Amino acid sequence: MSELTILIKAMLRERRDIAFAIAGGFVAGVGGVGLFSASGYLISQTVFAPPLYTLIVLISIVKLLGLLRAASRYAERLYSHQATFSILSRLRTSFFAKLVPLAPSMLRTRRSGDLLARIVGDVESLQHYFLRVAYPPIVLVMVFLATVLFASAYSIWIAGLLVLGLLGAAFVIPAVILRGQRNIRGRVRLHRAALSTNAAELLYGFLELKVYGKLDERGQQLRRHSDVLADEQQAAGIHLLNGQSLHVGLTYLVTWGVLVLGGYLIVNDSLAGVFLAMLVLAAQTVFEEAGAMATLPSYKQDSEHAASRLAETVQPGEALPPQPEGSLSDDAPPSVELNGVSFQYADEWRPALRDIHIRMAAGSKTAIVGASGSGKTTVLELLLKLYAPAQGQIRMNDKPLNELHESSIWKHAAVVLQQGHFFRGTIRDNLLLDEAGLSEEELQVILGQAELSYKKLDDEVYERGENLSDGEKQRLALARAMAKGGRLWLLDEPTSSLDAITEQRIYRRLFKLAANDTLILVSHRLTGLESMDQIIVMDHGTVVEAGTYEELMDKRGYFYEMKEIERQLIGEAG
Ligand SMILES: Nc1ncnc2c1ncn2[C@@H]1O[C@H](COP(=O)(O)OP(=O)(O)OP(=O)(O)O)[C@@H](O)[C@H]1O
Repeated sequence: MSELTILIKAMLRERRDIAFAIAGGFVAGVGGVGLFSASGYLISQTVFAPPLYTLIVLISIVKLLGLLRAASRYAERLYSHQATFSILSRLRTSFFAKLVPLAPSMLRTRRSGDLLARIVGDVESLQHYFLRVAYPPIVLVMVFLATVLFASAYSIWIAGLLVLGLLGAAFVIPAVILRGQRNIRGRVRLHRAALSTNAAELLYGFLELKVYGKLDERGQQLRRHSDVLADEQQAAGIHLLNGQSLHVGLTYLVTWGVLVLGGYLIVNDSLAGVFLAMLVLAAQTVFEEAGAMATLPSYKQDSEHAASRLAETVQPGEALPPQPEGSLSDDAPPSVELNGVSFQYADEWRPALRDIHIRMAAGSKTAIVGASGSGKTTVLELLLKLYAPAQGQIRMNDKPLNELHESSIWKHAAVVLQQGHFFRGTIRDNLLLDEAGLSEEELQVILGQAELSYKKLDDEVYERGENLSDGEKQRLALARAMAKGGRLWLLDEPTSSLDAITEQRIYRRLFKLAANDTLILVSHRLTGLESMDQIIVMDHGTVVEAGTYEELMDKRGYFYEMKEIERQLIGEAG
């Protein structure tokens, strides 16, 4: 329930607005009861043809109470919503701060459609906790007590009947509603999650599903999920309406009870007849004010469920340790060293890296090659501190990575990931993810260096770069890294979709740009590696060979064989 604790803390920080909202709600409630009681009394008094000034006073009181009720209701709404939005914004910020360090591991293991819908929906449902759960009962009890006190001045029996009615409205009806709703609400949540997951998969996999002829099948599946959800939502709505009807039933029962009891008391001379209409209308109004109690259980359950799911999403077990203060020096390329590093992804049965030893001197150029799945990308991910090694140590500039703040590494790194993300906007928006302060001309030159000179900075980029070819995406990602720059270049197969000639042209410029920087290039292709200071060959999570191009070729080992196979393939293709 840690999110509920955060919510309650956030509520306490808005105590001024909450106090005003409660005061407004109380005055509006009491004003409403007073308004209708005064009207009832006025109607009864007219029967006795009172003097004109009595009627004038009574009518003025009714008018004034009407005004007071409207003004205080406005104040209540204003302050309660002001408090709600502040609470919500505190909640979002606090949740987001907890989520950020978990994002790398979480987004890989959870279904994104479900996760996004859940997080947004859950945070939104927490707003109901204050508006519909926490503060209405306080106002209700205050208004009720005032009404009971008022009624007791005329008849202790009628006051007793109101108390009985209050117990029914505050405890019995919510308990009845809660009993039936547990299962219905659970099913709604389940089907909503299934619908959003399926909708996300259909949208992301639209092309594949179309090409493989599965679009109709998936579409029907989605429609079925949507129908089931609509049915469950209807059942939940009917259940809620039943609860509200029960409350209206109770209102009429108590109002009739007051009427009958009042009649009996009048016959027995225990109550003056002129007060009967006043007490009946007071009873009816106070129960109408209590209508929020019928929907309270549903909101309460929803908010508590949302809170526990949010707490579960950011459970501390998944969190990375707090970031240390150390940072890399600004003006020198870093040396990088991996000493006996092993790593295993969560829930995987075999390690992705085993006992890795690599040393890269400051300013050196290293290529990491090897079969698919051999752990090349994982090495880069560890260097970026997206994960921490299970064993061994990584050092940059002889400082252990776990003493360096992750943002200090990111600040110095120019990174191209295998599947970079592209945002909806323009080429310029996608080039400048940070405020690099480059002029339009400089940006256009960078586009040229990445062989994208035919693109204009204002050209549109669709969501996830849908209107760019794979090669264009890679070149834009390279241009983005060039625009950012850095003393440590981490490039994960940045040119795998490019033809060899374009690749060589871009590499020439890139290596010139990074001439004095440390550069690590993960590559499937083995051409163009002659100038590298070091080539690391990986297989099944281990380093099987390391050395310069000549050393590895002379050795006639794994790299040599890979190179021979590549030569034969190129020869055959030629
Ligand atoms: N997020 C992840 N969760 C679980 N296992 C993963 C994850 N990412 C990679 N792996 C596994 O770790 C191993 C190494 O993966 P990695 O991506 O480092 O290989 P790679 O050499 O870069 O492959 P490729 O050349 O195909 O990109 C693989 O067996 C892969 O299945």
